[in-house]
Amino acid sequence: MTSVPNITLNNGIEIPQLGFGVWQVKPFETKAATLAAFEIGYRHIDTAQMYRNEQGVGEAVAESGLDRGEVFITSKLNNGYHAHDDASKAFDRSLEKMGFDYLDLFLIHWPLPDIDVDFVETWGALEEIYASGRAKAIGVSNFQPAHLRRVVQEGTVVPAVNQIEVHPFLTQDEARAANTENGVATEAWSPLAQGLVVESPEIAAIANAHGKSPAQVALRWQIQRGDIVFPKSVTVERIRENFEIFDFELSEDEVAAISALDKGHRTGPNPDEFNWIP
Ligand SMILES: NC(=O)C1=CN([C@@H]2O[C@H](COP(=O)(O)OP(=O)(O)OC[C@H]3O[C@@H](n4cnc5c(N)ncnc54)[C@H](OP(=O)(O)O)[C@@H]3O)[C@@H](O)[C@H]2O)C=CC1
Ligand SMILES: O=C1CO[C@H](CO)[C@@H](O)[C@@H]1O
Repeated sequence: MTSVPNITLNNGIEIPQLGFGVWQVKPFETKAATLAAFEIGYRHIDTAQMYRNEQGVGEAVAESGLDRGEVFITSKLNNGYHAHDDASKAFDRSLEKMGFDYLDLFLIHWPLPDIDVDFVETWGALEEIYASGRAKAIGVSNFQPAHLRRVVQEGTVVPAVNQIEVHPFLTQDEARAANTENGVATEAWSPLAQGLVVESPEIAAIANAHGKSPAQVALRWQIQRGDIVFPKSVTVERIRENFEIFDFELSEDEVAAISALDKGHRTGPNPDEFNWIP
């Protein structure tokens, strides 16, 4: 079976570099999709309170026959629960929904820079969750370099990861460099640019040269750049295809050619402007 490399986070915890993302997987489909991913060999699942499908992830873990320690599960604090006590209670509801006594990784989903609760207060709540052992690691998502610097300077625990949008059309050089400078691992969300990568003739040409698909080449590019990825699919063949990326290697020139496709194209919101509360 394919073996997925682990990345060691800044607190020593290991995370599989390839996982399975479940945004837009409908709650009633989540258990089956996650079980299919486990069957193929994925051991890392990325969910969020906002996705409303944590329960399905928990049910899949329970039914998979895998030990809790064999899987790495991430969830994220929903917008609207940034106040200290709200964050702590929301975290416990996640554990309850999933039937777990701990999460491997818990993130602040969005910094929400213009709402009246400062994300440094929210970070304090996550630090307490971490200290209690209920999360093995804590981190942030969609933090711009300025947001990250504040948490690093004003907090006690350095975030283990910053989960940001990264794909060949949005290479995020500045944000990735800020993560690295602070010892924070980059997790790349929407690694397939929500499917857009398959339409790129440049990626298709590289894929043809390797006998692989454009999606596999985009994911391989991210793996070779050292980022953590979790493509989403509800199609079993694609879930399998996205897992088969460890039997080929891109040359330095190919990595550079894919990086050159950057056009600053976001498929999701800009964190500087996103203050949405569901
Ligand atoms: N922190 C954050 O704010 C965010 C985090 N995320 C995380 O990142 C994960 C992945 O990002 P997501 O936005 O879902 O998008 P992806 O970049 O993973 O793309 C998913 C889309 O690509 C299609 N697809 C998947 N595999 C293939 C393939 N091999 N060939 C062709 N098409 C394919 C899927 O279709 P189909 O399902 O029909 O097969 C789906 O439409 C999310 O699930 C979530 O966990 C995402 C957005 C924001
Ligand atoms: O994870 C997510 C999925 O996409 C949503 C809409 O763009 C985001 O708000 C959210 O961060």
